[in-house]
Amino acid sequence: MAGEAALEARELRKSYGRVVAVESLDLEVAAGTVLGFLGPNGAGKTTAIRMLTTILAPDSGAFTVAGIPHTRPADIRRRVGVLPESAGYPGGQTGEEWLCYHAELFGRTRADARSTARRLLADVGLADRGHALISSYSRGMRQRLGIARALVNDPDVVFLDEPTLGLDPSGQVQVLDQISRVARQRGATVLLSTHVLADVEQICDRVVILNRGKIVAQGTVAEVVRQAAAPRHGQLKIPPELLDRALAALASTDVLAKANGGGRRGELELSIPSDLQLEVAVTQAIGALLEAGVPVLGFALEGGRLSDAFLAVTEDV
Ligand SMILES: Nc1ncnc2c1ncn2[C@@H]1O[C@H](COP(=O)(O)OP(=O)(O)OP(=O)(O)O)[C@@H](O)[C@H]1O
Repeated sequence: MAGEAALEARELRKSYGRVVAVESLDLEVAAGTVLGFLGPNGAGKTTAIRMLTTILAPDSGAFTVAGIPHTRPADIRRRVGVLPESAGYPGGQTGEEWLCYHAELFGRTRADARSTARRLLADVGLADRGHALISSYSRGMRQRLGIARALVNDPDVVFLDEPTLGLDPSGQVQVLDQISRVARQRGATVLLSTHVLADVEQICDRVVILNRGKIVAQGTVAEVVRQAAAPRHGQLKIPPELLDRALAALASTDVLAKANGGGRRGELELSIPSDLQLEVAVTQAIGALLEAGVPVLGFALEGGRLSDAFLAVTEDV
């Protein structure tokens, strides 16, 4: 099914009284994608997820999940898995009992539910804790159990709202690993809402950034970074004794250069004007130096991270 849209939304809108939480959401997510769903607090991510999982009815607009129109919410619910923002877990049940219960809710027989629960517990690294009470689980184990629960119905689309929130670094790695595996092994589409941009850079194929209920950037991580936060500063290292020659050569380009620390270490700082393409700027600067017989001993661009792009497209005007 790869290539087909697993999620499609057109002009989706939801207000709470006077607060417009989601203004006009248009989405098209190909099957098998791990989509990072980003935005500052209050951007509308949870509201959008609640609509797409049929918990909240949109005020207007339309969407499909796994090809099913939003007018058939019961059918959509059978095809999605959800890890909500603040999932509650019954401490008095074991992990296996809880997963069995949910599998049975989806119509599995007792025996089938039990084997599904055991398989999922193994998938999320909890095989040896299935018979322990959930109250004895760490936060990371609960999140992994929550992901297992989101998979009991073998969903086409999995919605994860802040799955790594409050986890220590090793818990984060395990959960991210699990999410990647869900997509790669099951071919499921994953919508991952998170504030942890490093997580997104690590596992997402594409990102959508929401701000005040509207999409302000979308594409692959590289595309979003290029559009919103192409690097504009860089550092060059040259032999210190060739400093004057280097500055004269760079003065003939559109790139602005100045020596750091009086130039004693041969370090130059470059600024690239915003109307100059990055590739053109780099080619001009390095070309001019080489032509002037100045060897380039080091070169690095600053910025160009998803966090820069995020800040650029979500900062308040
Ligand atoms: N039940 C509600 N009643 C009234 N306003 C709400 C309700 N739920 C959300 N809102 C408002 O709608 C807007 C979007 O909230 P939402 O929770 O969807 O954002 P979010 O991007 O998920 O935020 P966060 O990252 O903080 O979880 C915010 O202004 C929020 O205050």
